[in-house]
Amino acid sequence: MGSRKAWWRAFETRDALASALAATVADQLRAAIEAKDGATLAVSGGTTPALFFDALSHKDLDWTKVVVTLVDERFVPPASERSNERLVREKLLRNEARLARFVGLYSQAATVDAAARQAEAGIALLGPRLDVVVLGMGADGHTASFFPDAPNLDELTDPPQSRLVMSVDAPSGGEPRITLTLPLLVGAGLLALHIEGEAKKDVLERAMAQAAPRLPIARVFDAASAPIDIYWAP
Ligand SMILES: O=C(O)[C@H](O)[C@@H](O)[C@H](O)[C@H](O)COP(=O)(O)O
Repeated sequence: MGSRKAWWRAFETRDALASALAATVADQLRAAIEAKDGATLAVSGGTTPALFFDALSHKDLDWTKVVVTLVDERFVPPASERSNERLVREKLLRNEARLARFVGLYSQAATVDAAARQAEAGIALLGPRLDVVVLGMGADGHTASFFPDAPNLDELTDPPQSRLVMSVDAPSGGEPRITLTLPLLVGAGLLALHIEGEAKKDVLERAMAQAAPRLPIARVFDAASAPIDIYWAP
């Protein structure tokens, strides 16, 4: 705990990053399938993952044994342009990866909290540990839906938190959200952080240099027991 170690993997282009990250993730999924006949992968939404999703969707592995889920989701139906489920269905669950099973976080519940509890029941069935988690990061240092202004940020990022999935209603997040909590994310067999551009690199370097983990992304590094793989391209 508290090692704040990382492997920086810097690439000249975003395409090169996408193919390297896809190769690593595919290898990890194959290893999990080999070891226990099934694999789980949690991916982030937003704009960054599209090239990576495309590269991964072409990987040759037994996708029928892979469950794909989300690190976090906006509380909007899958038809919305803002839906991470929509992004994953359109960009990742195609080509070879069309055979994967998808477990989403959104449901048409009356409240975002009820939807989070429903999502938690589905996530709990995936087992105590995810095989692969790929995080993104915003320029404000948020990751997953751990926004700096989330009223429940301390709960979401509490290392002994027993909840696997929680709702978040942060002013900077736009709509309310549903997110996996910190212990589930940092317990993954492979934890990668995918960021692009100089601005995010600066934010991350500053976050990692902080003595106290103020920015949400720094809390992830502090809680991770193994070094996090940072995939970066300009
Ligand atoms: O649904 C989401 O918004 C995310 O999962 C979120 O944590 C994302 O990874 C960052 O906001 C980075 O987003 P961009 O890739 O769009 O910069």
